[in-house]
Amino acid sequence: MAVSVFAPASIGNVTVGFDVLGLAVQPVDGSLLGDVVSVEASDSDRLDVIGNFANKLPSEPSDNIVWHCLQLFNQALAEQGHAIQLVRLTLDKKMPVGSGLGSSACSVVAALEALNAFYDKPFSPEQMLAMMGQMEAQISGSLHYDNVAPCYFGGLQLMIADPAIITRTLPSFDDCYFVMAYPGIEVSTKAAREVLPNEYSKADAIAFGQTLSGFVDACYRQDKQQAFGHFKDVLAEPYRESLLPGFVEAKAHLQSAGCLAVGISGSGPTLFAVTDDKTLADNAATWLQKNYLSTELGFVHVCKADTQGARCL
Ligand SMILES: Nc1ncnc2c1ncn2[C@@H]1O[C@H](COP(=O)(O)OP(=O)(O)O)[C@@H](O)[C@H]1O
Ligand SMILES: N[C@@H](CCOP(=O)(O)O)C(=O)O
Repeated sequence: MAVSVFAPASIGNVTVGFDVLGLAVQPVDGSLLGDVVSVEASDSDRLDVIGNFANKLPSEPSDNIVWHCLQLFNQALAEQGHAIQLVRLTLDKKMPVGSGLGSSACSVVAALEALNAFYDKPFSPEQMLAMMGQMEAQISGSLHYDNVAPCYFGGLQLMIADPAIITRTLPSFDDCYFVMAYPGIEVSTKAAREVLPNEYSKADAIAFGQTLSGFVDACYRQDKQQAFGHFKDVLAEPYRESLLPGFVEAKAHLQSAGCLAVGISGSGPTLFAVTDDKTLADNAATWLQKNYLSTELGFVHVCKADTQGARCL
């Protein structure tokens, strides 16, 4: 019998936590913003790719990260002495690539979780997350869990330096709307990491620590004023803005319209705006649709935090 797993889009960094903070999101209209991977028994290992963004992926299935997930999973099974079955994987690629929505994380998480479900869960969530991180690192050139962790566990995730824990769930702002606008152009995560400096000033280090700790404290006290009143990224946004046509203007407009916060989702080009007012969220979505999208592939979704993470369909 086939097992299908959906893995949701996520906002990497959430502005104040470069590489250490991530939030899973789901559209309020109930549409599935994320990838789906199905696994079924077969007489040979194979990968089929379908979906709106299938043609944006490498044409060779063996270059698809989902294929690498299968190799890694089989290797882990073998190390634990499990019998390996031949499988047909189907990736429904609903997510644009190089979008800042954690597209590769969606494929990685959906693939590994579908395989784990197919085999009746031989691996613990901690073992699964470590494999997911390894796959994400392979594709983006560096180990960061801020997409795979929220995509897998759901909600707002804070990465912890302890490798035995990796991530902790923070209380999220569940009455907030996150308006996600993907303009329809590609920005590779690898390239957007290469524009960042290798070293930062003492002032930036202090500002980063203070902003992130203030945000975490505000999450526990559910204090939106504090969380979003000092919502500033000194590590990535200043260096990445120039990669995102219209971002600076859109941010200024949305802030003056009353949004609590505006930032780059992951490494962009998706922009996210935060508000707890549904009318303002809808107005922001309409404005972004008209003013931030630059190709017919672009889209805007009004989302809320997705607290479920990866799930069997
Ligand atoms: N299943 C997959 N999903 C997304 N990207 C994939 C997949 N398989 C291979 N890739 C490649 O991995 C790279 C992902 O780029 P990246 O900028 O990290 O995307 P994103 O930021 O959207 O996760 C692209 O070069 C893409 O062709
Ligand atoms: N912390 C990473 C997040 C990348 O997210 P993506 O959705 O753009 O892959 C970074 O900022 O580089």
